[in-house]
Amino acid sequence: MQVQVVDYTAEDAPQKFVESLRTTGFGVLVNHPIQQSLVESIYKNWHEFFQTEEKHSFAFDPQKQDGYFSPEVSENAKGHSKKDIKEYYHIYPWGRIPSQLKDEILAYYQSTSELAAELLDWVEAHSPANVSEKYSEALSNMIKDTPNTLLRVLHYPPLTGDEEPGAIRAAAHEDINLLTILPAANEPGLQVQQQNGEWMDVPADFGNLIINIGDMLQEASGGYFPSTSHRVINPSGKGSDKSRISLPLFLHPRSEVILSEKHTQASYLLERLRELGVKA
Ligand SMILES: O=C(O)CCC(=O)C(=O)O
Ligand SMILES: [Fe+2]
Repeated sequence: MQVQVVDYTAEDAPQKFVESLRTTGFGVLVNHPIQQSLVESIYKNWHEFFQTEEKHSFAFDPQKQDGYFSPEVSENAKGHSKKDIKEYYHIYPWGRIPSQLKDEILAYYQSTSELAAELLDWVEAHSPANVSEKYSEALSNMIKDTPNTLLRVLHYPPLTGDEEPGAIRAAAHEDINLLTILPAANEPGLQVQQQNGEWMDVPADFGNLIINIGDMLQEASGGYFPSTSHRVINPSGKGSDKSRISLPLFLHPRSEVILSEKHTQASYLLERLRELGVKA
């Protein structure tokens, strides 16, 4: 099955959306409540920020994981030796945020987190009984008052031709969290891996909202909801001269939330960050 583009206002939206998530790991919403003008303004303002030297004064804190990650420190996808061609900034409401950008990005964080809770209710309502009985609490409750949800502002710089051979903007990976909410970026490149191993473009018309499953929902659902591999490929032709900005919100439960018999949110995250090489 292909990733479905679902009208958020349609009566059967929850069912269609969850079916797409279950079969492909991804679902796409149109007519959703996230303001496109807000997204566009964030893309513009953060693109400008990434052009300044100011970013270096927000260098990431290895313990707290907030702040600016330069291309030199940015993660290797699990199992990959080449660094992705990207820099990014980690926003937490309790973390450091450049003051001129703070109100806008926190408004986005807040409104998207609210939509996320509704989407988790959709997932729960359309989980079969033998799956939902595994959830230690309601999925939307797992993220209530969580300090762990992470908003990442990503900048993939224009290509220079000096990139390490084989390096791409974001190597194939799975997300660690419950669900990821991602407005379509200003440039193409996002692909998802299908069950047959082939890569397919995610429908990313400007204005679409892309949602994908992360490892924590896969863990909590006993594998019913698949965390599928995705990547961002390099542009060719004219697109090579352009920056690409994207804005994934990674929904994380509170630290003590039980995901499975083996893991809480905290134990699971620690295991994955060590694998990524961004935590000792
Ligand atoms: O930039 C994108 O479109 C996707 C980024 C992504 O998959 C990630 O940061 O986990
Ligand atoms: Fe991702």
